[in-house]
Order: sequence, then C-alpha cells, then structure tokens
Amino acid sequence: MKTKAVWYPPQQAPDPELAVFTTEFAEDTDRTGKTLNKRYRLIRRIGAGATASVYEARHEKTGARLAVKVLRRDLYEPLRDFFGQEGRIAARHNCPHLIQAIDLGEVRGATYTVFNFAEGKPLRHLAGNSGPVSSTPLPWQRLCRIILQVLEALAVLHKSGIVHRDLHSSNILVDESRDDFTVVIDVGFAAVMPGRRITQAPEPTRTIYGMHSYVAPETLAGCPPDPRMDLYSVGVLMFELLTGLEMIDYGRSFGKLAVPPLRVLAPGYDIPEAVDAIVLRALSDVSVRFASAEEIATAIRAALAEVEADAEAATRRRVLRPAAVIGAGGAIIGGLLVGGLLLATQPSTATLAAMNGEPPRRDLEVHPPASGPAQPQPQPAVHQPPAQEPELPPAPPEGAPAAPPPTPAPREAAATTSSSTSPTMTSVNSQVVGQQARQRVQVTAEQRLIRKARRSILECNPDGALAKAAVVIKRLADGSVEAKFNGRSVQGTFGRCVADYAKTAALGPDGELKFLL
Ligand SMILES: Nc1ncnc2c1ncn2[C@@H]1O[C@H](COP(=O)(O)OP(=O)(O)OP(=O)(O)O)[C@@H](O)[C@H]1O
Repeated sequence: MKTKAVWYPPQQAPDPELAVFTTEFAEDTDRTGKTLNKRYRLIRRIGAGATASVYEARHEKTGARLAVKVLRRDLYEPLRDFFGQEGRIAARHNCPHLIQAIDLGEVRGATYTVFNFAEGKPLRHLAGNSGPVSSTPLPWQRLCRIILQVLEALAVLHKSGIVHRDLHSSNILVDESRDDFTVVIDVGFAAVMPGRRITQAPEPTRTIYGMHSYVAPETLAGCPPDPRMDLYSVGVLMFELLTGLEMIDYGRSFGKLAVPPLRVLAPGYDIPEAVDAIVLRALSDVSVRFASAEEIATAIRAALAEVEADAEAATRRRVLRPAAVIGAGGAIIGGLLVGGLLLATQPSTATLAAMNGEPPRRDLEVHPPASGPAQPQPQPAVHQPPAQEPELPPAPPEGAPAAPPPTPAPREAAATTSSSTSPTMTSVNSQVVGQQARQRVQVTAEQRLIRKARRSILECNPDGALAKAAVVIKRLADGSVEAKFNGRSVQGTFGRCVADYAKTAALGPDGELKFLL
C-alpha cells in the first residue's frame, strides 16, 4: 500500500458565535525572593502569562530545583478552581515526558503548584528561532524523535481521560544536552472528559482556551473534548517545525484553507512522503484523523525505520562492492561497473511515468528555502473525507510483488472534491512498509543522485516557471554534463548556478537523471 500525502478538509464550521479574545492582563506581582510556606524559595521568574507566573525555585530543605506556578490573585474567581486542577492532573502519572507536579498549596490567597524543574528550551527555539513560530525547519528525523516523546506524554494523559488542549511549541521543553529529552508542560487548560472528573470545579463552558492555529476545527465548532483534538495540535507542531511556516488559523479561514504537501512547501529538506502523509492526516477532518497518540507514534516509527533500512542497505552495498572487486579481478570489475551504471541510469517508475506523458505535477508554487518563508496559498479543497472511518486495505501476502512507487499526484486530480477520487489513507501496517523499504532499496542509488541534484538546483532559486520543470541531466560524450529544463537549456544567473552544480554531478559515462523539480 502506498503512503500518500492527502489532506481531507475539516467538515465542521466554526461556531458562528465564536469571538476571539486576546487576554489583556495587568502586570502580576513578582514574588522573586519570597519563600512560600517556608518551603519553596522563589529564585527568579521564568514565565508570566494570563493565568499565572512561573518561578524557578529551591526546596529549602532538600535543595531540589523546582518550578513553582503561582496563579494570579486577580484571576477571574470561577476559573481559579478550574486552573487549580493542573496540579492534580500533573501529579497522577509516572511519565518522564509529562511534567510532574509534586505539591499544591495556598499562601495569602495565592494558589500555587510545585513541579519538578524541566531542563531545556521551548521546542520553537531549538533551531535558533526566537520568534513565535519556528522559521528554520528542523530536520525531520530529529523532529520525529521529539514528537514520539510528546506522543508518549499524550498517550498517558488520554488514557486517564484527559485532553491537554494547549499543546504548542512553547509548552514542550527539549533538553539538547540529554539527546533532545522532551517534556510536555502546562496542563493548565486540560479538560477531563466526562466521567473522569477529578475535581468538582465546574468546567468553563462555551469558552475555548488555546493558541489560535493549534486549536482543532471541531473544538471551534463546539464539540466536547476528545483526544483527537490534541492530535490535530501535533499535526500543527509538525507542520510548523518541518516547514518553518505558520499554520493558517483554521477558525479564521474556514472553507478557504487547503494544506499542501509539506515537501512542496519545504523543498530541499528531504521530508519523506510517509512523514508528509502523517502530518496531513493529523491535520485532516476528525473522521479521518489518527484515532490515538499510539497510532501516530506507530506511523512515525515506521517512517524512521524505513529510512534507516534504506541507509543500512546503501552502506552494505558500499562495503560489499569494493570487496567483490578486489577478490574477483578485472572481468568482474567490468560487470559491476555496467551493473552500477544500469542502476544509476534506470529512471524510477515515478520518473518514467512523469516523463512518459502522464500529466506533470501541478502542486503549489515551490518556494526554495533561500527565498524566505512562504505562506501556504489558499487552494480548493483537496478531498472530501469519507462518510465513515476509511478502512485500511489489507496488507499484501508475504512475498507478493511490491506496490509500484508513488506517482506524483496530478494537481487536477487532487483538486476534485467528491467521489471521483476515492481517498487513499496512510497505512501503518509494518508489513506494507517493509515491502516499500525493500522496493526502495533497488532505486536508492538513483534516488540519492536525484535528491542531491534537486536540492542543488533548488538552491539556485529557479523562477516560478522553472520551479516545476521536467529536468534531464546527462553526461555527454565529451565528458561534460548538460542540464535541460522542459527540454531547453537555461541561461543567466540560474543557468550559471546549474552549470556549477553540473560540474560536480556524480554521473557515470552516459549517465542520465530525469526528474520533476
Ligand atoms: N516545570 C517547569 N520546568 C521548567 N520551566 C518551566 C516549567 N513550567 C513552566 N516553565 C517555564 O515557564 C513558562 C510558562 O509556563 P506555563 O506555560 O506553564 O505558564 P502559563 O502561565 O500557563 O503560560 P502561558 O499563558 O504562556 O501558557 C514556560 O514557557 C517555561 O519556560
């Protein structure tokens, strides 16, 4: 089964009475230097928000490093109990990736919660980004490893009937000195699902908390808390950190939004289609979204394993070839060279399909990273979600021929909105992924060359017309390398830049690469 990156537009319109409030708040009293209940010495304030101030603190007796969150005294009275539940939620689990509360108290009318101190910096600051949104994409493998830890924390919350509701890139702390150890903080907006309530505090009704673009569409439509709402936020996190672009606020863009594949928005970052498919599915209508944190985690692990299998196979080939050559003499050298050449010049099925008259890909404008962050353009809806949960097709039997590699989806087909194109869902079946891994091994050498060529060409900043060109790169009889775009040579700055890359292209004699940019 192919892993296709498809986005299914959310079907629920935001509640028409939805009004957006940006909370204005007065400066909260800074309690730095104070000791709460003779126990917690507040060393410095590390955060001040709408509901609380957070301090780095020391336990007077044990010297333990802690974080103490003191609710604002002027907090709207009915909300005080609600936010007070954060400590109870954060104390009832044993997950290293979820912040743990160790005490609750009150001092002169101020309610406070004591947490273990989580080292690290907010996820959005990881790649040196200091703005509200990460503007430099994180390498996908690194991000996936961080997200797996976030999903572990979510799985624990969800099993206890709790929805976090405020997952965003500031509420995830990542410790680079400990191999990106990740902790999810701030369960202050969490909702406890009916039947699992742990306090009698009334849930604020008709009020939606959270960071605009991270809030799931069905939340804005007024649906009751559901773990899948957090999975939408995971999709937004991945989208923003993989592309360096801000996710469009669904509440303000209902009906106008389409989420294009991430590889189109962030060319040159080698985002595999499997990861693209995961993000688009997480951002899709709730009926087709992943059902649980574990389900996304399984899909992410499969994507990581697939790439690792590719890399291992490539290493094995690199190690095996010279040994065989040395052991068997000149005749085999000739054979291997021919074999290697065949491998390098054999276009993948996808390339062949595209080059053989199938409609070229008509994705969005391609924005090379060098030209600065691009904004996703409003597009027509891509697919309607199926009426019910789509069934995953059964895995092919062991030994069955591998499915053909994904063919670039023509935009025209992708833009049809109804039953004409039945949606294909991401399969998380490991057997199928295994098939894909085996099949990809056969084309890895060529894929690697194409990847490098694409990246180098995109770094030359092709203009809009060339950004989607069919490219042919060929070593000529005189040893030089020629690059043609839609059958034509290119001139000017772009042409010179491409020519510089061509001089370095690792193509054998008569070698040729064909691909869509
Ligand atoms: N346990 C912790 N360990 C280390 N730092 C923490 C911890 N808890 C919170 N912080 C720091 O304090 C900041 C504010 O924390 P938190 O998000 O919980 O407060 P908040 O008042 O709910 O903030 P906001 O309104 O911005 O969501 C965090 O961004 C983080 O940098």
